[in-house]
Amino acid sequence: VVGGEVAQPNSWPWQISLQYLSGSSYYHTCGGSLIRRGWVMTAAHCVDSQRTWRVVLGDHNLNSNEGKEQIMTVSKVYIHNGWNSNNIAGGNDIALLRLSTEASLNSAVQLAALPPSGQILPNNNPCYITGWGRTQTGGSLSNSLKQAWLPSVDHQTCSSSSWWGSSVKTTMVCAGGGANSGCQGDSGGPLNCQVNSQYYVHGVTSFVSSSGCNATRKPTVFTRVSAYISWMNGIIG
Ligand SMILES: CC(C)C[C@H](NC(=O)C(F)(F)F)C(=O)N[C@@H](C)C(=O)Nc1ccc(C(F)(F)F)cc1
Repeated sequence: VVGGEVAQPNSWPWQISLQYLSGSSYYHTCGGSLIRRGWVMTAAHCVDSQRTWRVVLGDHNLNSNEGKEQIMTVSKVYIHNGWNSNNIAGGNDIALLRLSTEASLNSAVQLAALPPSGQILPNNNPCYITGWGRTQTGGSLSNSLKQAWLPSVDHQTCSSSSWWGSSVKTTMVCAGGGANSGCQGDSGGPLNCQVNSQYYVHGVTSFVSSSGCNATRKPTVFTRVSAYISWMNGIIG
């Protein structure tokens, strides 16, 4: 997350850290959202390589044990059939992870609220992006979870020629476009949007400009969760 601030610990209790095993250590690579006690929603581009994954729930500082973490292994990865790793602009950048054990819900670990199928946010809806991703273009990951104010940008604006043009599809949500943005390492994490005084996860962090995370008129682009509710229900049951 570029800009914004360190979040109050566990104030986004559905946010997870997706980590992969390398040698004898695990490394943060992406975010995600806990949507059922045994299921995590993340981005397809995070998991389209063969690795040993684990999910950390209830985390704040990645490098210290604060006692609220729950560490889960992943028993199965479900990547959307329409995902093409050679074409991020094609969309469908969404995946579900089946956890090997069910999470215990408490003040630090809660389920995300998902929007109704098909719901489209108005322009400039209040939203926050959260994640442990780079804090500057080309910078390093954040040790602590960050949040940044990132109001939605409607499709008409986001797909206009001086913005993202045709790289943005209606199955995506845009947010930001100014000094604040997502950045590498935030992938798969939530765009948390306030609707009727409750936060819903409307986006799965997908891409930013290759010329810089917070490039002007290149908002962070998210998979639109409300376009994939029936796909998720079909898998989860
Ligand atoms: C691994 C990538 C597929 C996704 C990666 N995602 C992110 O960094 C994050 F965290 F914002 F989600 C990204 O945007 N990386 C930048 C460096 C990038 O490649 N951006 C990008 C590339 C191509 C296009 C397109 F589709 F327009 F060709 C758009 C953005």
